[in-house]
Order: sequence, then structure tokens, then C-alpha cells
Amino acid sequence: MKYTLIIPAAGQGKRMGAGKNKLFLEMDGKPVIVHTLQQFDMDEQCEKVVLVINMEEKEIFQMYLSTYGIKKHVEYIPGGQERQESVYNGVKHLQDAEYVVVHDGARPFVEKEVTHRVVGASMLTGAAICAVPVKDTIKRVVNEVVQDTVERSSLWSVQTPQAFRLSLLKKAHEYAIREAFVGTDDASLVERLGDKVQVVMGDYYNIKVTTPEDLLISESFLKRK
Ligand SMILES: Nc1ccn([C@@H]2O[C@H](COP(=O)(O)OP(=O)(O)OP(=O)(O)O)[C@@H](O)[C@H]2O)c(=O)n1
Ligand SMILES: C[C@](O)(CO)[C@H](O)COP(=O)(O)O
Repeated sequence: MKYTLIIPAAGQGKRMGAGKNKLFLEMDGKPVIVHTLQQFDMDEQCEKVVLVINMEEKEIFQMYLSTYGIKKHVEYIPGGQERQESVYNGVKHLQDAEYVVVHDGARPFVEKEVTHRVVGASMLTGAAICAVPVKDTIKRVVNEVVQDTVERSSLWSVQTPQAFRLSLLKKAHEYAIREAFVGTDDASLVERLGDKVQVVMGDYYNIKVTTPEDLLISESFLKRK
């Protein structure tokens, strides 16, 4: 069940408001991106990491990976304006991989068990994602007025890792480019091809560090281990 990992890490962290890449912010004294990479460093199924970055930050990433002794083979490639473009740059960089995992650098609490669950499912259907049932009521709102309440029992909050047969993911990205479609996750591109995307249980701890509150939540999560 070997896989190649693409980690999009080229964002600007605008919603975090730190004025820098939020992946360099520290949780328990260690950068977010190091927490994430260490999770995969411990996974013997992960063959190599394609780290998609702002190349102006390459020396910072290299310093962190060296300081924290990341052992996995890491290849750096340039990101794009949107997350989707960053991931596609990673996809184009890969030639020999059969299955690929895409995981946000901003999700430092990924567990190996979840990754393996997603990879295993993707080998059956070609595409698989992890997600957790929504706990809040979700409403569609326009101009601060409720339009409708979305029936909750079929709503899931989608995470990464997302795993794909590489050929399918490449085809999905190329179709999205032709259609000028920008999705917020890679699975949505595969859905637009009409292909099945399998959902497996994720983990409520597998949050994406997006706004300042998430850093406080992350510090408390670190205490649970
Ligand atoms: N052009 C981009 C945008 C995002 N990402 C990465 O995709 C992941 C999820 O994106 P998000 O949480 O939105 O990160 P940012 O784009 O940095 O956040 P913001 O939208 O608040 O600027 C992050 O690891 C981020 O580094 C990326 O590689 N390339
Ligand atoms: C891919 C993702 O993490 C799934 O929930 C999410 O869509 C990324 O969104 P972002 O705005 O690029 O952080």
C-alpha cells in the first residue's frame, strides 16, 4: 500500500493574519509543518514527499526539515496562486507513482490509520477522502438572510488526506483547467468527471489550522497525547 505524498504548503495564511506562512507558526515550540511532516515520517508506507512551496521560502523549509531530522526523501516544487494549482504542480512532477495522497500542510494531526484507510479505499475506487459527520446545523445564507437549511444527516465535513490513482487525479485536474473550474478540494475535481469518490471516517482531531483560534485548539490537542 505504498504511496507518494503531495503536501500543498505554498499558502499565505491570510485568514490566520500572522503576516507570514502559517505553517511556520509554532505549536508547542515546533512549526505546524514539522508536526505534519513528522506524522508521515513515521509512516513506512509513505515513499516520498513532494512539498509544494513558495520557492522564496525554500531555505526556511530546508532549515526546519534539517533541524527536526525529517528522514523522508523530500522534493520541493513551486506552488501556484491557488491551492488547486499547487497540487497540480505536484501531480505534474510525479511520473512513476501509481497512488498519490494529497494532504494539507496545515493539518498537523493526521494519523497514520486514517491515511491508510484512505489509501486502501482509493485502491478500490480510484479516489477516496476522509471526512467526519457535521455536528452543527448548516444553512445557506444570502445577504445575511437564511435561504434554506441543509438536511444534516447526509452532510460530512471533508478533510485531507485524500488519495487517488495518479492517472485519475491528473485527468481531473486537466479537465478542471479546460473548464476553468476551481474547487476547494481535489475530490471535487474527480466528482466533476463523474467518477465515484469513496468516503472513509476521518478524525475530529484532524483540524486544518486556518484561523488564530485553531492554534489554541491545537495546543490543547497536543496535550492529549
Ligand atoms: N496557493 C496555495 C494555497 C494554499 N496552499 C496550501 O493548501 C493548504 C490548505 O490551504 P489553506 O488552509 O487555505 O492555507 P492558506 O491558503 O495559507 O490560508 P488562507 O486561505 O487563509 O490564505 C495549506 O497547507 C496551504 O499551505 C498551497 O499550497 N497553495
Ligand atoms: C482540502 C480541504 O482541506 C478539505 O476540507 C479544504 O477544502 C482546503 O480549503 P482551503 O481554503 O484551501 O484551506
